[in-house]
Amino acid sequence: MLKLQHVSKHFDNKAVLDDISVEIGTGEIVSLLGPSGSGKTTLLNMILGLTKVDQGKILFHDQDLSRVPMKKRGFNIVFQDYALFPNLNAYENIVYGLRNKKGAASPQEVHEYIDFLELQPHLKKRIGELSGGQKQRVALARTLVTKPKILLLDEPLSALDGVIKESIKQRIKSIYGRADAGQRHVCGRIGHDLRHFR
Ligand SMILES: Nc1ncnc2c1ncn2[C@@H]1O[C@H](COP(=O)(O)OP(=O)(O)OP(=O)(O)O)[C@@H](O)[C@H]1O
Repeated sequence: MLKLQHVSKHFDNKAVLDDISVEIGTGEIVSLLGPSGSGKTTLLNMILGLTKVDQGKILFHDQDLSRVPMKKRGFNIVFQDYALFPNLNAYENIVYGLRNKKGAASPQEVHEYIDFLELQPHLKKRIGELSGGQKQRVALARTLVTKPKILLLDEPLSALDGVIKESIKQRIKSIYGRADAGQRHVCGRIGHDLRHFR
């Protein structure tokens, strides 16, 4: 269970998020809706641990996360701008986060994700040689293989077209959208692509 209790955030003395409270249960898939600039990315970054909470609390299974650094939270995100490493090829990007990481995907599972995301033909390409949709799938693979306890998605499917978009949604739902999902959760921000998630 993830709980946000009266969470607020200011940038330059301007309130971006004001007194947000929400509870997200195990296996629940939640979409954040709001106009551009309303603080959706900021909220995801606060859950991830990248951005500090000014007021209020974020709790995961009743543990206050305020003193838990990002690396120890066990959550992961697909960033809106992918944040891939341009000096590494697609495969190196995908497995980058696996070094010394307990509970992450096995080599066989990594290859299942690569196949499912149709990335096999692109593994040796540098990031600059990939299309927008290919980059987005690499970013998804890189995050999914770490098997995060909470999967945060910041407009993760916006560069993808119909068939693959649908199959990725179904796959994410099958991993994360169940009460027995091994205490995994997903929080997505909606953009154009998660509105049919539920
Ligand atoms: N590090 C920062 N420093 C100052 N202001 C920031 C910072 N990060 C975000 N903001 C501001 O906070 C507000 C919310 O930004 P955020 O990116 O969370 O919105 P969003 O809802 O995700 O927007 P979009 O849908 O356009 O991606 C914006 O006005 C933005 O300029």
